[in-house]
Amino acid sequence: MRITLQDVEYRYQINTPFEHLALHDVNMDIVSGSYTAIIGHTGSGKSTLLQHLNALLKPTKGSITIGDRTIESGRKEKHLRAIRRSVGIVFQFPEHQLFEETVEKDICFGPMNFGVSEKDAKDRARKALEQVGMDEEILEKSPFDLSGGQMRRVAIAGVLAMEPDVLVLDEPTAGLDPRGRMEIMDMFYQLHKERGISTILVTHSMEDAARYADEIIIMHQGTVFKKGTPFDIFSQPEQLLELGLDVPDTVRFQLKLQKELGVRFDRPCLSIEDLATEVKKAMERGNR
Ligand SMILES: Nc1ncnc2c1ncn2[C@@H]1O[C@H](COP(=O)(O)OP(=O)(O)OP(=O)(O)O)[C@@H](O)[C@H]1O
Repeated sequence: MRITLQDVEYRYQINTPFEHLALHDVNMDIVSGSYTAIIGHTGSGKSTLLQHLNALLKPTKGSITIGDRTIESGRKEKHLRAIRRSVGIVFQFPEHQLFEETVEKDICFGPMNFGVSEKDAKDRARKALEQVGMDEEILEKSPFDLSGGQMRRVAIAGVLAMEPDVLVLDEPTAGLDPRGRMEIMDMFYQLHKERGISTILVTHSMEDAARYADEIIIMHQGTVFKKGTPFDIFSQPEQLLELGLDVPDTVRFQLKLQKELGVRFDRPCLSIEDLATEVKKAMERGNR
């Protein structure tokens, strides 16, 4: 499902003394089946932007087209439910939204709210639990008896049970340990590859952006500063550092070698394996 934003502006508390321009002149085209990472400083507008992607917020100017439906400022939109069904958002700390007595009821809540029968919702709950790598024997447990990591997975299963075409992930691994982070990120990537789910990841992790995304969008002061492949984006690491953003550790290491030992690289390395190969080549060239 394709998502296009045209000249989007968003002002919080418009026409009040507290009015605040959070997004302006935002243009982007997220093609069907792609994996996009959105990065940017705190306050650059990432969360505001992602709430537009399933019409939780409507632009105060401009328009957003989600699949075959367009949301325009100042126009009443009748199809918000359909949009919300097809674009699933995993918010930061999604486990805070668990509320039912059992895991099964919690996962079934979303689908049943959108008209899926109880039987089908239960089938979906089993499938979604499997997708997040959990055993169905926890279906009867209270979500509040689970560990933090398990609660996170159950909350994600609740979003997957809606069978969305697009998944929007807002720092989905915040607060998890490195292993838990990697497992969750790999799980989303597998879903993206196997089921063709368009995935939009808001992250502060340059490693994740470099590893998973086809395209990276940098937000800065409420608008798109730059977009490109991870390779394009990390080809100019100084620009990112000047913006106060980070770069992957591999690129940081390249910069250090370049600065302190004069080692020249032709391109950014986005994995350890790639870095090892390029360091070896540079040493063979003898240009240190
Ligand atoms: N409810 C609100 N009312 C008024 N201003 C808001 C509101 N929510 C966010 N803002 C402001 O809008 C701007 C964009 O905020 P937003 O939360 O979208 O940024 P962000 O890039 O997601 O930041 P973070 O990385 O910290 O989540 C900021 O200046 C913020 O202070």
